[in-house]
Amino acid sequence: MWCAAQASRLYPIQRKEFPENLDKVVKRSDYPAVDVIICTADPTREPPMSVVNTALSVMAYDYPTEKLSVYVSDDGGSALTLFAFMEAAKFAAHWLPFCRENNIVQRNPESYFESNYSSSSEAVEIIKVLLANNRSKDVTGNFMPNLIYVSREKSSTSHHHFKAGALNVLLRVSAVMTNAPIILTLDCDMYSNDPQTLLRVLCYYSDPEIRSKYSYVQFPQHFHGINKNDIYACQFKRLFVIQPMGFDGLGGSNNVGTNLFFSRRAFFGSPSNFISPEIPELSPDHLVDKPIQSPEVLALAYHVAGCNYENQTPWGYRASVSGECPISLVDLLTQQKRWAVGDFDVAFSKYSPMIYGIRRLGLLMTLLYSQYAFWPIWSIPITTYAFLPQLALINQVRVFPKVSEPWFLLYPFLFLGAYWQDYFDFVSANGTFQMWWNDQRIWTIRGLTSLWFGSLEFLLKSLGILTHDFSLTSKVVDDEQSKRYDQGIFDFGVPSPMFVPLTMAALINLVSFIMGLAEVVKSSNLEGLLIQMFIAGFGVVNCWPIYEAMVFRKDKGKLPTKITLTAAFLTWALYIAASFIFK
Ligand SMILES: O=c1ccn([C@@H]2O[C@H](COP(=O)(O)OP(=O)(O)O[C@H]3O[C@H](CO)[C@@H](O)[C@H](O)[C@H]3O)[C@@H](O)[C@H]2O)c(=O)[nH]1
Ligand SMILES: [Mn+2]
Repeated sequence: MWCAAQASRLYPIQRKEFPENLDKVVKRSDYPAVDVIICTADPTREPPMSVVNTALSVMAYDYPTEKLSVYVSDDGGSALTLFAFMEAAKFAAHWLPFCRENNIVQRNPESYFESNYSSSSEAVEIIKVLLANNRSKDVTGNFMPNLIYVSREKSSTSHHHFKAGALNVLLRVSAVMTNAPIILTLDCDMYSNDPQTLLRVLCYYSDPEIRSKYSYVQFPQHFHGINKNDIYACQFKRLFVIQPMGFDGLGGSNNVGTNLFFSRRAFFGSPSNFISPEIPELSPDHLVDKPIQSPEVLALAYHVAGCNYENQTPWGYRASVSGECPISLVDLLTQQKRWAVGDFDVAFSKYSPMIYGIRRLGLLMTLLYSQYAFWPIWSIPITTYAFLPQLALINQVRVFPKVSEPWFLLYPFLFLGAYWQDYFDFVSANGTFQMWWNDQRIWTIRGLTSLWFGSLEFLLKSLGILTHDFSLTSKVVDDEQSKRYDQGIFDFGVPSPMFVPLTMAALINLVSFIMGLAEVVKSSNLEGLLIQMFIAGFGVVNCWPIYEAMVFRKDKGKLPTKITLTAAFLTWALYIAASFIFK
């Protein structure tokens, strides 16, 4: 895995756009149209207010409004979400000119909706045009972007493929309604933070050197509300900042699931090989010459959105690798468990980088993609290092060279080399020491928890024992929880089975360190067990928040007693088993 990652160091590229120069290459009237696709799935875990915010933030882009269309996919088919959007459409008429005139970048319209909210339970329409840019004007008389709400038809007989399915439906619906050559995909927890974003994207699309080579422009995921030292390592500096530059130099960025500007043409094969869609209206060259609310256009949109449409067509499942910002440990681990499953889905599919990728992308790019696809195998070395040297130490069995042996030097060299390099990368990407420390801790936690559970889930799913499930990352904030997060305190709270191996590792490291120390004092045999003592000690320092959560804390986020007891019992069993093996 380490070797594979080194491919990202060979040709890093850092890019910068100059939107102020755009006028020199493309006239404003020639700007391409843009279709924005936003997905939401559940109004209780993803408050409609925040989805509305996402939509409003992109509708206010500094871009000709007649070229902008926003499509919202609601997998929850929720009357509440639809209602929020109907209100948002009215609100936008006031809000968009307000932003334009006052140069506002972001505004939270929450209070506006609070006073207007009433719940309704009527059946939700599947496709609803809320704003049409040839018809709807804002309060200053300017036309507004298109705003289209789509709730997918679900069927018990065909699989709806979660977010990937939603994206596919919106891709087709947008094709028959507006067919913009550029498509932005956004998760409902993302907001536009810069009204100039589209102009920046145009810089890439107007650059003749890049235009034909790349199928998408990936903007990194940035999160607001991360606590001071980023205890859950949610910035994913390696994934979103450091490695993408390396990817770029080798031929293109990794798709991180959201904030992607696609060229629609890219969905139809390589520049030299055009794959025709099953109906001509889905073709990227198809010109939509009727207004979006016309009966013909709507009828076709309904047709391509239907849940049976995909049968007997090549529309399939697409998986992606990427990140978001949860504020409790269980949310974090669940999210990363889902990624682990998704990674193995790719690694062991016919699109595996090892088989499919290597023929098309070359060795270096294959290596880079592989370390993502095979991400869950990190669990093997991490778990080994969390238990094996410690169990051996307890039994006074030496597994590393003595200080006096020449091979001893290899270990401090590897440890310091790897950690120093990692630290250096991290601070070069504007990280602090504490952030880095938390990042490496989360790396080990992940290796003991999500990656195992994800691998297991993948296995059970492959054997047909389990069906796939997309557990949404919660976007609802619990006050107490967010207070703990702000204070940088780990939030356990729920008795998740994923906490068991983690707690076991914490216990084994502590026990072995204490027993090792006792042995050293008794027989002054530090020479042989030094490396093991160091690893256990390092483990103990890393596990500090777990001991606190186990013993000292009384708040709701402490480690549930049930988990502590289960882990203690299993640790004891492991201890007994190990003493048989090592004796
Ligand atoms: O059946 C579903 C399930 C999810 N979603 C949407 O998918 C998006 C991502 O879901 P979220 O719960 O926010 O997942 P995160 O873990 O926060 O997202 C990260 O991980 C995902 C892959 O697991 C990527 O797709 C995302 O882009 C990436 O930010 C959200 O907009 C959801 O509304 C659907 O539309 N339909
Ligand atoms: Mn998310």
